[in-house]
Amino acid sequence: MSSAKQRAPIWEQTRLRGVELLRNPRLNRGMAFTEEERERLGLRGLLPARVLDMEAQKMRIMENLRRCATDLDRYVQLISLLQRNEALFFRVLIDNVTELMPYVYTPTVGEACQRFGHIFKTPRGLFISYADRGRVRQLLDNWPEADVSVIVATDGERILGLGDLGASGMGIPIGKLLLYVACGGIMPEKTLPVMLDVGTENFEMLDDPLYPGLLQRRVRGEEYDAFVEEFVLAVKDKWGEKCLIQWEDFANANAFRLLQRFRHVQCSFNDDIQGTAAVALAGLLGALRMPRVPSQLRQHRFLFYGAGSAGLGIADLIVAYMLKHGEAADEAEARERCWFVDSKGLIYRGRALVTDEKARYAHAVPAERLLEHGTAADGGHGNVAAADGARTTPQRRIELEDAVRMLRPTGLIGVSTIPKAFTHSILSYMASYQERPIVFALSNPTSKSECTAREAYEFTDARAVFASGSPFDPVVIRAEGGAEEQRFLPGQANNSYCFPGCGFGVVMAGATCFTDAMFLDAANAVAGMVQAEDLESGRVFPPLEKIREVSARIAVAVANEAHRAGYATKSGSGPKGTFTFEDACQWQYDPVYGI
Ligand SMILES: NC(=O)C1=CN([C@@H]2O[C@H](COP(=O)(O)OP(=O)(O)OC[C@H]3O[C@@H](n4cnc5c(N)ncnc54)[C@H](OP(=O)(O)O)[C@@H]3O)[C@@H](O)[C@H]2O)C=CC1
Ligand SMILES: CC(=O)C(=O)O
Ligand SMILES: [Mg+2]
Repeated sequence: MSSAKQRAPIWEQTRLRGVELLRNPRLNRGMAFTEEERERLGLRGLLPARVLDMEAQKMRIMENLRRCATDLDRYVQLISLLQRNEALFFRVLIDNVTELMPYVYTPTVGEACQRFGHIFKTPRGLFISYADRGRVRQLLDNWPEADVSVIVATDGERILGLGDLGASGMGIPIGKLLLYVACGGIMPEKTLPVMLDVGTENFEMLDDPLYPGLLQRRVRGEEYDAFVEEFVLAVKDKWGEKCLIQWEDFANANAFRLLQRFRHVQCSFNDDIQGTAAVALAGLLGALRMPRVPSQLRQHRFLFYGAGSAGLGIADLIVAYMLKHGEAADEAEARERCWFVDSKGLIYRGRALVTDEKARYAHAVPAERLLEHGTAADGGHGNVAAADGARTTPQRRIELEDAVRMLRPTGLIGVSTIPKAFTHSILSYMASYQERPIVFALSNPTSKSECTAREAYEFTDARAVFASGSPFDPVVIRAEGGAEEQRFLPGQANNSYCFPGCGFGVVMAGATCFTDAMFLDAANAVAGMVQAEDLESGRVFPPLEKIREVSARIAVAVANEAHRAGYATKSGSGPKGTFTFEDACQWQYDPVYGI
């Protein structure tokens, strides 16, 4: 996070003058144009006489935002600021990140996506629809920026926990890339949001006269894969293999396959699988430093509620960490620490309807325990494989609460999209055998959270180590029999802590591949920034105010891993070309701006 990257003064950047300049969001400075600039750029008379510096304009923006009646109104105001004065937008966002992130990101961005066709006039980014197949490369040429470094692409099928929103899901790539700039320090013009519009199964959207996407049901199968491949190859051809593609909010059935298929074709990663894993592991590493929490992962048993992209990604990184740090003899032993409940109940060895991805975490459960806890999923008349795989017994369905009672996990990780699933009964039971139960309710947006921060603390007698995907306000609570009230600052376990720094790191190194090892390093970098005072306040993450420093540290770690593994095409200023903190030169709002 050394000296800030900056652009040349406006008059060197453009030949635009007068009204045209004021209408260009990248160059417009509104009332901050100085007397000299107004003279030189033909702006006299087009602006009120007073010159207002950025601080004054920032104050005006914040005043207006705070006066808005709803969060969606705040979102709309912020996006319209972005569309008229980019430098001021990012300055406002960077300087007020804790207050404003919930509007440009989760939870409000979820609502913005649901209302996308109704609120957007000229959305940022490229809409590449299935109707454009065969000419995707030409569409990329329509994008006005010559040099793109980071693309966030979605097909809108699993937008947060809100399901299939089709082309309206474009709010997510837009929001993620705003964080790449504000939190990571990537230059705005190097970012590109992409909607791969292949239709939607959301009939409400299809019936909405303002729905902006293709009016058809989703393309699937080989046609779908060929379309995504055409996109990847077009990106490679136009911007090279180092142009990072972040896959975002794809349905589980596509997410793992696309990641594997393209990760060695183009520098790319899946944020929901890998970015989420890094942030959750960072939070767990923070939790291990809390008083009265067993300090090694191998002393824990994690029960995941939800076995999709996020859950399996987190478990895989826990396993990778344990193996790297000698906490398990082999993968099987490490995987035993992670158990899963999906929409069909607990995943155990021999259970039906378990995909290959999930099967890696299907552990043996003695048949008598299944009989004790489960209900016959088929009314008791089934004839499927037994838990020990040897005999045939009726298939048992084990619900979350029974799984908790059976396994007595030390940590419960919610990635299910099912609100209120972490009930009083479940959490108070965990607090009965575990001094400090770890409770991560990671589903987004807030309406989908498995429990609120207050519930987590209240139901565990203020002993939970809590984090959530969407932000919660501080909670003030008195433990039973406690003399004083305690104030907890719940941490936000959201991949937004990681992806901006991760992306910045691969761009800094010019990496040609994004490896799993880089996510381990990213997790360590975040965990390394957690201070004793954060832990004392109940937060297992550094405060959001430090996000740019967190991102810079992640970036250095990721770039150095790229260097070590031979994927870096650039060198840093450290010994043997390694990267240092000074190399992490982040973009700032334009320092030329203002007086
Ligand atoms: N905090 C963060 O940074 C992140 C949070 N998330 C959030 O996590 C949630 C899940 O995301 P993701 O993993 O990508 O989604 P997926 O669709 O890949 O997975 C969802 C999982 O939840 C399970 N599930 C659905 N309904 C139930 C139910 N009634 N009972 C038990 N399990 C159920 C599904 O079961 P089945 O497999 O049987 O269908 C599936 O395993 C979303 O809300 C998302 O916003 C995601 C990424 C990052
Ligand atoms: C945060 C995020 O990526 C999600 O909820 O999908
Ligand atoms: Mg996501």
